Amino acid sequence: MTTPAPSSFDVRPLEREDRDQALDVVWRAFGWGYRQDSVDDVFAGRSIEADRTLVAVDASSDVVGTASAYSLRMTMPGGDLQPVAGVWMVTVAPTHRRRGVMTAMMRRQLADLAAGGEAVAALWATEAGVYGRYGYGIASWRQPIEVDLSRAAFTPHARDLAARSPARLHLMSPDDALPHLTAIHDGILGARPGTLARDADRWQFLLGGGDGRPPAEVVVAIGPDGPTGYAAYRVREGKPGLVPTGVVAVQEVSATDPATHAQLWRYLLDLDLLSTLVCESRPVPDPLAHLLVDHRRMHARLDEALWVRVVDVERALGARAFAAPVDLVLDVTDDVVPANAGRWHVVVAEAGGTAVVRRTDARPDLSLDVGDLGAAHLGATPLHVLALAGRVVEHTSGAVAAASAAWSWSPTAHTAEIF
Ligand SMILES: CC(=O)SCCNC(=O)CCNC(=O)[C@H](O)C(C)(C)COP(=O)(O)OP(=O)(O)OC[C@H]1O[C@@H](n2cnc3c(N)ncnc32)[C@H](O)[C@@H]1OP(=O)(O)O
Repeated sequence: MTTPAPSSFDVRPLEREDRDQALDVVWRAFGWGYRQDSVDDVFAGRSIEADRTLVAVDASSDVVGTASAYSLRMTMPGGDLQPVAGVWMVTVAPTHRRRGVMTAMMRRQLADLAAGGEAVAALWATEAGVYGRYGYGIASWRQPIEVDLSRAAFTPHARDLAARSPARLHLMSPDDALPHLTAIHDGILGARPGTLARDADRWQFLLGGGDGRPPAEVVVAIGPDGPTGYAAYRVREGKPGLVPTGVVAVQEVSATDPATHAQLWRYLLDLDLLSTLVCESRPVPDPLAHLLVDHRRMHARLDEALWVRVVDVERALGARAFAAPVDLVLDVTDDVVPANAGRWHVVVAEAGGTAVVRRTDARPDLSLDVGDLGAAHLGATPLHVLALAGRVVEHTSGAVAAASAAWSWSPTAHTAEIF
C-alpha cells in the first residue's frame, strides 16, 4: 500500500471485492494482528451489514477506511422500540490517518441517514475525543465494577430477599438457555431506555465464543411460572497457588423481580476459587451497591457508554416520550446535517407524551448544539448539567429547568452490550 497525497481518496459503499481489504484495515486499526478467519466467517459471525458499510479508497483503489452501521432497535424514554443506526467499524489504515478519511466517512454516513435512514444514530467510542465534532453527545453512562469477593457479604435484608426467591438456578449451555433468555429480555425490553432488541445473531455475539474468549456460562432462574432471570459470565482461571486469584467476568445480570436479582448476584459472588468479580457495563446507579454490606468493596468508575446523534430533530423528538409537558423554542446548531439547524418549536402536551416539533421564526428560549440534543436524548444526561457546562444557553428564565425536567427519564438509560 502506497501513501497517497492528502485528500486523494473517495468514500463509497462497500463492494463485494472490497471485503478482504476492508477487514484487513479493521484488523490492523484495532491492533488484532494477522486475520485468520475467512471473510465469509467474519461477515456472518459479526453480522456485518454489507449494504450499510462504507469504505474509503485511495487513488490506487486500495481500501484505507471503513465505517458500518447495524440496524438496531432501541428502547426510547417511554418504552417504545425505535430503529437506531448502531455505528461501528470506524477504522482508518495507520498509513492514512489524520488527513480527514474518518471525517469524510462520518459525513457521508450521516448524509445517507439524513436522506432516509434512522432518525438517531448511536455508538460506543474507543476514544472520547473523536465523535463530538460530528454531533454526537454522551447519552448514557456505565460503571465498570470490580468486587473483592472476600468482602462481598450481603446486608441482612438482601440475604432475606435472595432466600425468598422461589426460583431454582439451572446452569445451561447458551443454546439451551436461549429460549429462556429471549423470553426474559423481551419481557423487560421496554422498561429502560437504551436497551437493545436482540436477534439470534446478537445473542450469539454476546454469549458465543471467539476472538480468544470462551462461550459464556449461563445460569437461568426458573420459578413456578417460568424463567425470572439469568446471569451470563465467563471465568478466568487464576494462577496456581494457595490463594485464589481467578476472576469472574459478568456479561450481564437480568431479572424480572428483586428477589431473583439478589439471588443471581449471590450466586455470582459465591463462586469458588475466585478472588474478583468484574463487569464492564453496570447501570448508573447500580442496585448491586444496595445489596452489599460494604459497597466500598465494589470499586466502580464512572465511564461514558453510548454516544447518540440526533440525525433528524423532528422525527427523533417525535419518537420518544418526555417526563413533563413543555413548550419551548430551541435554536439548534448542526454543522454536519444542515436540515437540523435553526429554530424549532417543541411542544409536549402532557407528561409521558411525545413532542410535536415544527419550524419557527419565534425568539428562542434555549440555544444548543445538536450534540447536546443527542446527549439528552435517552434522558440520562440532564440538560441543566449541560447548561452548567455552558453548552446549553438559556434566553428565557426557567427554560433550562423546564427542558431538563422534560428530557430526563427514570429509570436511567443503560445498554448492557458493547457493540
Ligand atoms: C464507533 C467506532 O467504530 S469506535 C472505533 C474507532 N476506531 C479506532 O479506534 C481504530 C483506531 N483508530 C483509527 O482507525 C483512526 O485513528 C480513527 C478512525 C479514530 C481516526 O481516523 P482519521 O482518518 O485519522 O481521522 P481524521 O483525519 O478524519 O480526523 C478527524 C478529527 O479527529 C481527530 N482525531 C482523530 N483520531 C483521534 C483520536 N484518536 N483522538 C482524538 N482525536 C482524534 C483528528 O485530529 C481530527 O481533528 P480535526 O477535525 O480537529 O482536524
